Amino acid sequence: MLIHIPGVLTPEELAFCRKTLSEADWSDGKVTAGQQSAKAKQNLQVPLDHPAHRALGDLVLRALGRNMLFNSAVAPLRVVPPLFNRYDVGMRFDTHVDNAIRPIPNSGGMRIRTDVSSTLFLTEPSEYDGGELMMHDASGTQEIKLPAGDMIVYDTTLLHSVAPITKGSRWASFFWTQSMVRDSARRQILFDLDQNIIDLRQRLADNDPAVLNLVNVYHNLMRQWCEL
Ligand SMILES: O=C(O)CCC(=O)C(=O)O
Ligand SMILES: [Fe+2]
Repeated sequence: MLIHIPGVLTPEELAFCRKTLSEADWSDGKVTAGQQSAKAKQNLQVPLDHPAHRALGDLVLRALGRNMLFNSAVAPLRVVPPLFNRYDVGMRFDTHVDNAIRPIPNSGGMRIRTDVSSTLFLTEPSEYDGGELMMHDASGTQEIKLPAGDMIVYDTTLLHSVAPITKGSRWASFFWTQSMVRDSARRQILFDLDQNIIDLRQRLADNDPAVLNLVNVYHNLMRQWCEL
């Protein structure tokens, strides 16, 4: 699963994020990395106790809540509070694994299983050179660089990296989600079915028997596959 979700943030939200981040403190990104990824990671992050972390994190969570494509593709159960990172010239994140289990800060010990990773781009591709998010699998490497306000979601099972920045600065929000549907193939089937039902509802009608039956199939599959 590798899905591009355009326009997650409105232009006003994006401008607010950028202004707040331009005034924020930044610290070494290694603080939230696992043992292997700490060695590969060279970037900056807004510290977890900085007011901007909470305010912007809530803004991103609200944007996710209203995003039909995110909800259809990811079937989220829990999202860790979004983090904010920045790569200046020379910074990078070499190929690494994201930890399978992550604590939710200030939650009294709650943890999530990381099924889906997301990067929400906050700077335009024209503002930096390098900085592609690279997905590595047996078929090769895929490079991703999206407009500001757009997001990529991908299975956390994938090895990935961020190419070194050679000009400018790349800002993003990134976070992990535990899905109600652990299995990536099942998530993809539900997503495909949901997207086609949305298409059919527009071409037929909500109470067309074929539409009703497919909506029923969708919910019956959810009953079979969702863990809450
Ligand atoms: O900056 C990104 O797009 C990805 C960050 C990342 O892979 C991580 O923090 O584990
Ligand atoms: Fe990562």
